[in-house]
Parts: sequence; C-alpha cells; structure tokens
Amino acid sequence: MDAYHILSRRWRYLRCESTVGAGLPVISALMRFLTSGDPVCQVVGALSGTLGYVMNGLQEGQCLSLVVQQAKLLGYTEPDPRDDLSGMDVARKALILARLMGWSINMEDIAVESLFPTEMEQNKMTTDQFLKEGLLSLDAEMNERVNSAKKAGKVLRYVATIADGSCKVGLVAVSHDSPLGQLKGSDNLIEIYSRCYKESPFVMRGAGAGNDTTACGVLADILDLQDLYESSS
Ligand SMILES: NC(=O)C1=CN([C@@H]2O[C@H](COP(=O)(O)OP(=O)(O)OC[C@H]3O[C@@H](n4cnc5c(N)ncnc54)[C@H](OP(=O)(O)O)[C@@H]3O)[C@@H](O)[C@H]2O)C=CC1
Ligand SMILES: N[C@@H](CC=O)C(=O)O
Repeated sequence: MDAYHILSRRWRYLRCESTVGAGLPVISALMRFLTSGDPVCQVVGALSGTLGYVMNGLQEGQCLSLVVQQAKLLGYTEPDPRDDLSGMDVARKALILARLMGWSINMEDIAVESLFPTEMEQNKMTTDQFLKEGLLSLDAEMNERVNSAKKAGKVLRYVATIADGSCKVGLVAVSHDSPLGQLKGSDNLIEIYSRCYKESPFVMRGAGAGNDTTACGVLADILDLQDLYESSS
C-alpha cells in the first residue's frame, strides 16, 4: 500500500491500462469519472477473458478440463491457469479499480471464490498435474453447477462487484438477456455507476484478453506517456 501511495501521487504520469482490461480502456474511463469529480459508487464487471471463455464453453456443453486447455492455447490464461480459476486474477483487477476509487483496501479485504479446492493449489500440485489430472476431477461438479443455473433460466458469470465499501469476486447466476448474460467468447464487460450515471450506468464491453489486444493496450500506454513527457519537456 505504501508503494501504491508513492506511485499514485503522480497518477497523471502513470499508465497501467492493460492490468485490468487488456486492450479495453477501463482505467482511462474510470479516471475520467474521478478527475471530473463525478463520484463513483459502484463498479460491476466481468474482468476475466479466460473465465468468460470458460463459462461460455461450459454453457455450450463443453467440459471444464477441455475448455481451460483451449483458453490457454488461445493466450487468454495466465501462464498457470490456476491464477485465473482461483479468482486471483479478477481479485487483483478489482483491487486496482477499488484503490483508484480511493479505497484503502488490501487483497485480504476481498472475498474471492475459487473454482478449485485447496488440495490443487500451486504448492501442492504442478501446473502440468493440474491441467492433466486436477481439472478432469472438477468436470462433473462444474457441469452440474452450469446445468442447475440453466434449469433456472440463468447463465453463470464470474463477476467482480465493488460497492458499499466491500469488494467480492465469484460466480453469479444472471439472466440470459442481461448484459452480463449476453457476453460472448472472451469478452469483458464493465459497468460504472456514479452520481451522473446512476440510473443508466456507463458500460464498456469487448475482447478482454489475448496477445494482440493486450499488446495494443501496452503500446497505447507507451505512446501516451511519450506524448506527455515530450509536451512537458
Ligand atoms: N494474455 C493476456 O491476455 C493478458 C496478459 N496480461 C499480463 O501480461 C503478463 C504476461 O502474460 P502473457 O503474455 O499472457 O504470459 P506468457 O506466459 O505468454 O508470457 C510471459 C513471457 O514472460 C517471460 N518471462 C517470464 N518470467 C520472466 C523473467 N523472470 N524474466 C524474463 N522473462 C520472463 C516468458 O518467457 P519464457 O517463455 O521463456 O518463460 C514469456 O515469454 C502477465 O502479467 C499477465 O497477467 C495482462 C492482460 C492480458
Ligand atoms: N488471464 C487474464 C489475462 C488478462 O488479464 C484473463 O483471462 O483476463
């Protein structure tokens, strides 16, 4: 938190856009609300390209073990997909957004739902074992969760909710026709509620993971900083 305070004192000279939405300008959008003085009261989002892709695959009848391997091949997952499936990748993104909103919180303050049991954590199993054996043993339970949501006319989405001083990330059953329910592929979606955007929130949606979109996000940050430093020198 100390390092964060030092860095964020010069926020206008920092760029870290791809840490949240890959190529999607989620942080820039949020910063525009904050710098304009429009207080943000709630942020809700599907912030994982991997978990979006995985939940869509499960909804279409694929099994977890297979769809995670596909997400890895497509470059959506972290080097160890457990960083995605544990919810930690989403929790880190939520923490970044919450701190930008001015909240003084740490990872321990975030309620995180993991999609695998503690026996499969990094210190107990190699990535290879997890991908080859661990995931297979989770297929049936995950299909059951997806199917019971289906029976209730819902789809499962891994959602981050930052509101009322608390932050949580986990699976939520949403209706098919809601903005979250309609997400396709590895899309991310973020809704920002503020004083001006209370009834009708600001919504941003699009590809939220993958090598190309992430590289574009990082390049845009570099060019932006180059312009900023050139104009101030
Ligand atoms: N993929 C995505 O969609 C997104 C990724 N990110 C972030 O980008 C970062 C990289 O992700 P991604 O590109 O997918 O991961 P990859 O596994 O595809 O790439 C990681 C690269 O970093 C190299 N590397 C790892 N450790 C070291 C080290 N100690 N010194 C030098 N090089 C190292 C690896 O080299 P080697 O192969 O030789 O091990 C590899 O080339 C992560 O922090 C991720 O969270 C952010 C947004 C989206
Ligand atoms: N593994 C992450 C990559 C981007 O942050 C994701 O799936 O969203």
